[in-house]
Amino acid sequence: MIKTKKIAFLGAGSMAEAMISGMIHSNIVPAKNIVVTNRSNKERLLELENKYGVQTSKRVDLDTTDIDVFILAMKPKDAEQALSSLKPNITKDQVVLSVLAGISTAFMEDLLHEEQQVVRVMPNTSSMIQQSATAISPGQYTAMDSVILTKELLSSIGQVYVIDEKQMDIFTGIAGSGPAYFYFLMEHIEKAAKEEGLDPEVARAIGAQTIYGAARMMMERDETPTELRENVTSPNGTTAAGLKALEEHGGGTAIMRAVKGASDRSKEMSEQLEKVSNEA
Ligand SMILES: NC(=O)C1=CN([C@@H]2O[C@H](COP(=O)(O)OP(=O)(O)OC[C@H]3O[C@@H](n4cnc5c(N)ncnc54)[C@H](OP(=O)(O)O)[C@@H]3O)[C@@H](O)[C@H]2O)C=CC1
Ligand SMILES: O=C(O)[C@@H]1CCC=N1
Repeated sequence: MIKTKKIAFLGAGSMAEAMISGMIHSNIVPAKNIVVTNRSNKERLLELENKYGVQTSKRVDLDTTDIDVFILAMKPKDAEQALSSLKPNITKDQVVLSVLAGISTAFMEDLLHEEQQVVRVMPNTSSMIQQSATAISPGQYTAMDSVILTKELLSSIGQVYVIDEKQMDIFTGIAGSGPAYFYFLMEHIEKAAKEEGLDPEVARAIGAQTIYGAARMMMERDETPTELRENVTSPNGTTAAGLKALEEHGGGTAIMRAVKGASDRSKEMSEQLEKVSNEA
């Protein structure tokens, strides 16, 4: 079903590119069925065209009539203008997905047609290699067929979870922003390795394999993270020393605060946008 659908990206930045890459490499969505748009950056469109074989156009030149799924991928501050200018060019039956942090389905519905089909989506940049953890929350008028279509489309970039929209903030804190925490962790592993004279490339390979191995253990084994951690930790051994240093430097609290901080910011962004649109 998905092979025949036409997909339009409104936004050609890093998140759009990660999704396009995943979709195309999955062979689920043919490149010729994807059109990518932005407002003005022609070089960027050319770059995506050359790299992925997709079609591109300036947003104002997009022919919206035969598009099945729109994917909004601009910054949240540009959402209101993007939705308002999309409304006259679409019908309520076309499906509008948004990957924008903090933009609720209600906000989209307000700016589009009555009973517009919308889906709020939170992917992450691991879409690039089809390893995203992606959440979707359909709007109140979105037909089951469209939810199924959305799931099928986004399964091309990784795992898809249908969640209650109330959980979108915490999902964003864990999975949308999450890759950055692991990159930050890696930056510090590399720093420590360098101080001990280890080649940064070797450190990167070792660090990445270790994170990957631990992730797979959590996916494939039944033990809890606590049990898995305890299995690594010998009494008075090296891991105990490492974990003690982590705790002494607030490692656990820092991780919780990071997830909570991103989640709170997602909520705050929604509230700010709601306030602005209520005042308008
Ligand atoms: N980066 C990430 O890891 C994740 C990002 N997101 C969400 O993805 C969205 C995009 O993020 P990111 O890719 O990093 O942002 P970028 O700034 O890299 O890209 C934004 C793009 O939107 C285009 N744009 C702006 N307004 C419009 C419009 N009205 N119509 C068409 N295109 C438009 C810009 O080009 P031009 O100025 O030429 O129009 C640009 O190509 C954000 O809302 C973010 O919350 C969600 C999950 C993860
Ligand atoms: O930083 C952001 O706001 C976006 C949303 C999730 C990841 N990046």
